[in-house]
Amino acid sequence: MNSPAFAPPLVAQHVVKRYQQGTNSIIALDRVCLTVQPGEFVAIMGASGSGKSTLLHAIAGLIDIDAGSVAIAGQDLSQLSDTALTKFRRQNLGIVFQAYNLIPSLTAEDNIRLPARANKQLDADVDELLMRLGMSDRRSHKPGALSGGEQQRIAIARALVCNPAIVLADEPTGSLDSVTGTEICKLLRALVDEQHRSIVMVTHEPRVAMWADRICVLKDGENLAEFETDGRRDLQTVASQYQEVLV
Ligand SMILES: Nc1ncnc2c1ncn2[C@@H]1O[C@H](COP(=O)(O)OP(=O)(O)OP(=O)(O)O)[C@@H](O)[C@H]1O
Repeated sequence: MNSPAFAPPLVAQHVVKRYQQGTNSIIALDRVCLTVQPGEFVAIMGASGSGKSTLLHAIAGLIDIDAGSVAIAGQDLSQLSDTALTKFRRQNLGIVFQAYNLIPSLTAEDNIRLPARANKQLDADVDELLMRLGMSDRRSHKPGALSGGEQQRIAIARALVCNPAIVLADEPTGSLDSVTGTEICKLLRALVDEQHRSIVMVTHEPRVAMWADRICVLKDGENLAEFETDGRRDLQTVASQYQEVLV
């Protein structure tokens, strides 16, 4: 095992997750593996029910897994108590949801500051983040006074404020029109290219996945295939590669 200082941001090995529904046991993840290197942008794709969100929740330590392991920056999540896991998650994982999940009564700036305050990172550079995400002039607005794209920018800033080892994004453009969705994709891409961030993003749309470096396809809870995008952001190429692995 690598020492934590040099460990990849994410190593998920042979992850199994079962859900019990009455007498039925559903295998949502069946020995799924995923490693993400520093500065890598990985998209997880697959049909509805293939296990994408379950995998993201397992990586985030939001659900218990039945077998396998998830290590973030070298830390095996199963070794942490609930309290330690909550703290570790706050310090090492940034999570972006489709529905933004901002607190309506707080300004954009205070929403961003919230995880930093919980971590006692009082020196967090919120001004820089607001500027980087083009939101400086919206800092005093509450979420209800922001567009969907602006709310998602604030949610991304909130995910970055504690300088996490990895950012997890669950359908981050799912509530946005395609133009705004592309702006968010370009922003995520820039965070990887310019700041060497590591991102895992769940999406079912090739036009979103094409912004990643690598696409990992799940089918029925298993790793089906993986392919690299060639950096040209060519939708037709990515869409046809995705279709090819599905048939
Ligand atoms: N809390 C739960 N209880 C029971 N079964 C669940 C639960 N969550 C997910 N599942 C099942 O696990 C499987 C994987 O679900 P998951 O939500 O991870 O798929 P997905 O690929 O993210 O789907 P979608 O694209 O529709 O969001 C599905 O069969 C789903 O019905």
